[in-house]
Amino acid sequence: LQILSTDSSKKHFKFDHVFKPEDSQETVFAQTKPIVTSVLDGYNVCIFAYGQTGTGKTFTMEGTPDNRGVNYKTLEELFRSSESRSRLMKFELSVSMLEVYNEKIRDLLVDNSNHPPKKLEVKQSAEGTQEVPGLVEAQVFNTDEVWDLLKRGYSVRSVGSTAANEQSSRSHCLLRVTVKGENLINGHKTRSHLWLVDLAGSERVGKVETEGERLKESQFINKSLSALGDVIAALASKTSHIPYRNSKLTHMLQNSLGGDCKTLMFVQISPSSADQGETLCSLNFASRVRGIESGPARKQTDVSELLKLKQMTEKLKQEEKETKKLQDNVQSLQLRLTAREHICKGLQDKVRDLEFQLAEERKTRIKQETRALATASSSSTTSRQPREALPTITEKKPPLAPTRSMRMPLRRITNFMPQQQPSQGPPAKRFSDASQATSKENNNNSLRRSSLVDINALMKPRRSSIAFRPAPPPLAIATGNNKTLQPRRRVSIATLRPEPSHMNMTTPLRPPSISSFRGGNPRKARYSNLFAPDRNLVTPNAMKSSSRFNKSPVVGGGGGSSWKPTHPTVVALQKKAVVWSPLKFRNRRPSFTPRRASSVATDLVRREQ
Ligand SMILES: Nc1ncnc2c1ncn2[C@@H]1O[C@H](COP(=O)(O)OP(=O)(O)OP(=O)(O)O)[C@@H](O)[C@H]1O
Repeated sequence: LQILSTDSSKKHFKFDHVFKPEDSQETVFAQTKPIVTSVLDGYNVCIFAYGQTGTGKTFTMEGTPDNRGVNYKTLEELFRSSESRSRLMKFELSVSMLEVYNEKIRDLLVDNSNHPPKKLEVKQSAEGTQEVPGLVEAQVFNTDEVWDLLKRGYSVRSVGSTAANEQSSRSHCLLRVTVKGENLINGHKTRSHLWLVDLAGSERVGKVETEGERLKESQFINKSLSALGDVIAALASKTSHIPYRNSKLTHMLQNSLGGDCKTLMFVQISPSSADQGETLCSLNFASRVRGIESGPARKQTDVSELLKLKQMTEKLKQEEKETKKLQDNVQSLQLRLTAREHICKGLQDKVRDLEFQLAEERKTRIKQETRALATASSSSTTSRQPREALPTITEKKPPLAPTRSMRMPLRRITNFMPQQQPSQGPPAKRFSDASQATSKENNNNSLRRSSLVDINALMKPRRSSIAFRPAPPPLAIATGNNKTLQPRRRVSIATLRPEPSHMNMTTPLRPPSISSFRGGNPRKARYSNLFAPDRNLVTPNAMKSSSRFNKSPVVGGGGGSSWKPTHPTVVALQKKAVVWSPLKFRNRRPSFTPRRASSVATDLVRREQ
C-alpha cells in the first residue's frame, strides 16, 4: 500500500491483502474464511478491526441486514464446514457477546433494561485461559439463531452520535464463538475460541469536537487503544513483560494476541486526504502488528476434559491406595479371626472332653455307690452292726467315770450299738458335750434330763438287741495301744434282768447264794459268773452302798417312789476285763456269740493285765 502525502512523499506499507473500495463483503470474507475455519480444527482465532472512527469497522464486522459482515459469515461458514465434517467430527457452537464500555464489561445477550448491568470481570481459569465468569454463552444450531443473537446484541450496544459518525460505536464489541469438537474416530476432543472484535474507532478529541459524555468515552477508547498498542509493541519487541492487564480489552484478548492462536486484523482507513495523519497512524500500528512473531499456532485440546481425566486418575490412584490398605486390614483381621477360631475350637474340644470325662466319672461313682449300698445292705442283713461305725466309738471314748449327767440308765444302755449318723452329728459330739457338762459337778436336774433325753434320742435308733464288744482297729492292735480297748470296758457294762421267777443273776454288792445257783439253771449261773467282778477290784460307785446305781429307777418300771433292786445285777467293770470263750457260747443265741475280733480283743486285754 502506497500513501501519497501532500508533500509528494510516498510511504509504503506491506500487508497480506489490500481491499479496494469496490470489494464486497464476500470478497473480504473470502480472505478471512481460511483462518476462521481453523477454529474447527482446534485453534484459537482472533479477528479484530482497527481504524479511525467512521471508516467502516462495524460495517466490515457486523455489516447490514442486506450486506452481512464477517461475524455472520464466519458463523455461517462454521455451520457449513462442521456439517461437511459431521462424519468425522462432532461440533457444538455457542456464542457470547460483550462490550467494553468505559473500561466496564457488559454482557450484550442479557436484557439489562429492567435491572442494573451485572458487573463482569476477567478471570484466569485453571487451564490458564482468560474467562469472564457469568458471561452468557448461548448455544446455536443454525444461522438463523446466530442472526437473531447478533441483532439482539447489536441493538443494546452502546452507540452514540459523534461529529465523525452518526452511529459511532462508543465501545469495543467482542463476539466470542466457542467451538467444542469431538473426533468421532479417536475420541479426541477440542475446545477453541474465535474472537471477532469490533474496536471502537480511534479519534482525535479536538478534531471530532467531542464533549461531555462523548469526551469521556473518547478518553476511555483512546486509553484502551493505547494499551493495545503497548501490548503489540511489547510483543513485537519480544520484551519479557507484556502489559496485558493495562486495559480490559488487552486483558481479555491476552491469549489471542500473544498466545498460540491465529490472529487477523483489519485496518480500516479513510480515503480522504484530510484523514492522512490518522491513516498513517493506523497503517503504522497495523505494520507493527504484522511484525509480531508469535509462536506457531497450537491446537487446543479440551483442557477441561483433560483436567477431569487427570483428576479422575489421581482420585483413582488414591482410592487404589485406600483399597489396598483396607485389603491389608481385612487380611490381618481374617488372620486374627482364624487364630481366635482355632483357639475357640481347642477350648470347645477341651470342654467336650472334660464333660465326657465328668460323665464317665459320674457313672463310675454311681456304680461304686450302688455297689457299696448293695454291699452295705447285704452286710446289714447279715449283721446289723456295720463296722464303719466302730472307729467313731473307739475314737471318741467316754470318760471312765461318767458324771451324773453322762450316766445313762443301765437298762437303756443295755444291748445297743451306737452308729454314726452324719445328719444328726456324731455321737461322740454328744459325749463331748456331755463331757463339758461333767466339768460342772452341780448341774441341775433340768440339764441332766435334757442330756438324758438327747442321749436317749441319739441312741434310740441304734439300739441293738445284743450286747456287743467290737474289735479294736487293726492299727491299734498292731501298735499295741491299750487305750483303744477302753470303750469296750464302757460298753461292757451290762445289766441282766432275769425273769422275776428266776433270780439267778447277782451283782457284786449282792452276791447270790450258792444254793440258789445250784438250785437254779446252771447255764445262767455260769453266765453270771462270767460277768462277776473281781472282788478285789471294785469301782468307787460299786463300793458305795448309796450308789446311784442301786437307786436308779427302772426305766419303764412300775414307777414306785423308792426303788429297790428286784433282781440281781451283774456289773462288769472296766478294770476287770471280761473274758469269755466263744466255745462257751457256741450254743447260745447268735447275738451273744462273740466275733473273732472280740476274741482278739479279749486276748489283748488279757495280755494287758
Ligand atoms: N465498504 C462500505 N460500503 C458501504 N458503506 C460503508 C462501507 N464502509 C462503511 N460504510 C458506511 O459508512 C458508515 C460508517 O461506517 P461504520 O459505522 O462501520 O464506521 P466505524 O468505523 O464503525 O465507525 P465507528 O468507529 O465510529 O463506529 C456507515 O454508515 C456504513 O454503512
